[in-house]
Amino acid sequence: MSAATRPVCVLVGAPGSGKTTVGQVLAAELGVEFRDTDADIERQAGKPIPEIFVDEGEAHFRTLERAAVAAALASCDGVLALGGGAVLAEENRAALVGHRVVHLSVELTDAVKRVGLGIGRPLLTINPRATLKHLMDQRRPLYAEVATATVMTDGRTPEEIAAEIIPLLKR
Ligand SMILES: Nc1ncnc2c1ncn2[C@@H]1O[C@H](COP(=O)(O)OP(=O)(O)O)[C@@H](O)[C@H]1O
Ligand SMILES: O=C(O)C1=C[C@@H](OP(=O)(O)O)[C@@H](O)[C@H](O)C1
Ligand SMILES: [Mg+2]
Repeated sequence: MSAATRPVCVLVGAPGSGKTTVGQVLAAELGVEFRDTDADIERQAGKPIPEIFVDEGEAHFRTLERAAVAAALASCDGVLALGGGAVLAEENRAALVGHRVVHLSVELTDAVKRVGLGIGRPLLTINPRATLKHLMDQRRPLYAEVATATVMTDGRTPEEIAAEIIPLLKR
């Protein structure tokens, strides 16, 4: 039997922290697979996340997300980006224990600039700035709880951020 597969790194953080973008850069630099639980969910559901929220609601999305997180942690041996709200579920936080989890931190100003009008992010389509502030205040302790390292992203390029993460993976 082969040894259990583990991601080299799991990325968590607020919407707009750059998990998907930095994750792709990091995976390319390392020459490993990139996985994103949001993409896994969309592929399995056969529709984009905003449609899942409209058709089945957030609770159903969170159920799909818990299954996607468990499956990805068990099968990804590259860089794994989670959705920004994955840490809300105690089940997901427990599943992250023992993994190398990098929190991409971002302040409100940069996060707002990056998510723009919130297109593609159903939670942010109404008043993105206020909603993002609320989400970030609620989730900050949860990102800190699961993270084994935190990397600041404000005012930095995805390449600079990936370059800071790589040496952390050798420890
Ligand atoms: N460090 C960065 N600097 C500037 N823009 C960024 C940075 N990281 C990501 N972005 C941009 O911000 C938006 C959100 O990035 P994304 O990777 O989807 O974030 P997340 O997956 O954390 O929600 C994208 O348009 C992306 O190009
Ligand atoms: O913060 C959230 O609750 C969500 C973040 C999104 O992912 P990103 O953090 O990659 O934008 C996506 O999972 C969904 O729209 C819900
Ligand atoms: Mg993303």
